Amino acid sequence: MASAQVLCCHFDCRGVQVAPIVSFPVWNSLTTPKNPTLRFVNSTLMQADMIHTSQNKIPHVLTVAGSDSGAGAGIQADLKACAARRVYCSTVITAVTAQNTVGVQGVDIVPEDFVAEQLKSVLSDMHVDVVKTGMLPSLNIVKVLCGSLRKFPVKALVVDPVMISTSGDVLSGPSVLTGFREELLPMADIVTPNIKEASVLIGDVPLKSVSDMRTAAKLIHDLGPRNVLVKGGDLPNSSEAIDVFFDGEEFYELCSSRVNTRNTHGTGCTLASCIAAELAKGSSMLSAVKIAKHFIETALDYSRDLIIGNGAQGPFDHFLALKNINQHSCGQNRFHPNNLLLYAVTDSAMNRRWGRSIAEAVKAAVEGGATIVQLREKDAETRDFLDAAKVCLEICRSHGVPLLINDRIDVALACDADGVHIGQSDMPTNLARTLLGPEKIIGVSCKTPDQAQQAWIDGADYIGCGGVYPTNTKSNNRTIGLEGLKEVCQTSKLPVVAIGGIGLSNARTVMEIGEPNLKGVAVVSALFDRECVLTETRNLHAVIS
Ligand SMILES: Cc1ncc(COP(=O)(O)OP(=O)(O)O)c(N)n1
Ligand SMILES: Cc1ncsc1CCOP(=O)(O)O
Ligand SMILES: [Mg+2]
Repeated sequence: MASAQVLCCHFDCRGVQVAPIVSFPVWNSLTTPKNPTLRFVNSTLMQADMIHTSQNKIPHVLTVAGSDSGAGAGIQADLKACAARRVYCSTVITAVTAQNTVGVQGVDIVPEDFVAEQLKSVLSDMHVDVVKTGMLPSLNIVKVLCGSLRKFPVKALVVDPVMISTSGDVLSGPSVLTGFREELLPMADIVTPNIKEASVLIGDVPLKSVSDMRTAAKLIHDLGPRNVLVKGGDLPNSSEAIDVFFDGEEFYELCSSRVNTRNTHGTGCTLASCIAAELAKGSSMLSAVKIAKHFIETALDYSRDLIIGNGAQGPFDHFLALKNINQHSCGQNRFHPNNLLLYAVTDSAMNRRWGRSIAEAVKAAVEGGATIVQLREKDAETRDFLDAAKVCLEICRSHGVPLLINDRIDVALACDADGVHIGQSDMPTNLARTLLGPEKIIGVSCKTPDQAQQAWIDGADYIGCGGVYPTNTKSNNRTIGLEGLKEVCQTSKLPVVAIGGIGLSNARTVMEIGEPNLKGVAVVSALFDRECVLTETRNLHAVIS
């Protein structure tokens, strides 16, 4: 691959008296500043321009595309991609498709006058930075769009020349091709054909290799767009997805690993929208393309096992969040008080003493019957803690056991743990809830009924109550005894787990205090300051079950 270079691109549409780039520091250096007031003909709009060039302006992409009822591609993918990339996205709908993971069952084209009306509504009112196009189902719609772009110039035009859906259905006919070639592509800052579309654009010449893709990129560039990205995802016999980027001077081969998944519906729309989003934020073209490719690769990898629909090609998850909902339940079911029964709390010093890693200790605990695990790694470096947490998370998830992080909300967020356990001097519970969102589990240490009441108000899920008995594991920790535990249990609206000095010899006594919301015991040394964690956990489990 050629080495990176600073691109000197002009992101404005061709043949137009272009807008200045007054509010884009990055692009300022890449474009020719012109008088801002030349931009719009009417004075109301000039005023709007003044307002929008303030520092609070939000990067804005307008997508001109078709709706996909299955929401994997089209307008819906564009909206999700822009939201995921933190860019505002407005929409002009060119067609409504009845579509799912099997294919396209129907297409209803929006009359061109109404496409024009939508374009005018958005472009005359909002400050659009970048226009991205998808399905343009008729020549007249292409013409209407080009006319609108001449009237309301934007800083960049990203053209995804959608002609055939991923399921093989034709989304725009041959007349549109003329519109692409003659009007739209000459205005484009980048065009992003896949192999089939590139082949159609250059006159139905089949592309079989990266070398063919380069040739096609050059020929498409000759049609007028400033940059061309020929996407090689569909190239047969390749273990990598190689895209060819051509800026008119240099070729770049952008490689990413081919993700083995059926969930690729909407990758083209998403890629083009991501490019548009990054351009709207001020990226150079090459870095916008690279960021977009990386985003797709990550999202596909994350979504590789999602099951949405019965067809051959499923949508993927732009927000990298759905998998967790599936895997370990959410909402009402995400945490069950019975999870507290045998609560294993790790201690790095103890594991070190016994020569085992955190992951080995956690594996033994869950195999021995621990029903929830907390990583309490007081002296670990953040990076090491995070790495260990990721490994432990996999172990716990494979056993259906929730994994919580002690104290460190940042680590919990970074590894997407199931929740946290926090004390009275850690992050306030209400703030932790805001940071972690409604789905994560939050446990709070409480010694008194007042603290338990406050934890409930602040959105905790359970209470850790102790130390019940004296312990060497936590210094300066007041012991509250069985009486203190009872008092908290009797007033707490949340389930309670007892902690502190609990082990084989006294666990049953604790559980037998007769408080219905005492759901289990949390133990550190009784499991981890022992030679065999597996055996100790099994034995303790037997005592309290
Ligand atoms: C289940 C459970 N209960 C109580 C604690 C103690 O938490 P905290 O008071 O924040 O003290 P540290 O563990 O941070 O020293 C706990 N960790 N787990
Ligand atoms: C973290 C914590 N919080 C209250 S007591 C305690 C330590 C419990 O450790 P052990 O189970 O070894 O007594
Ligand atoms: Mg703490």
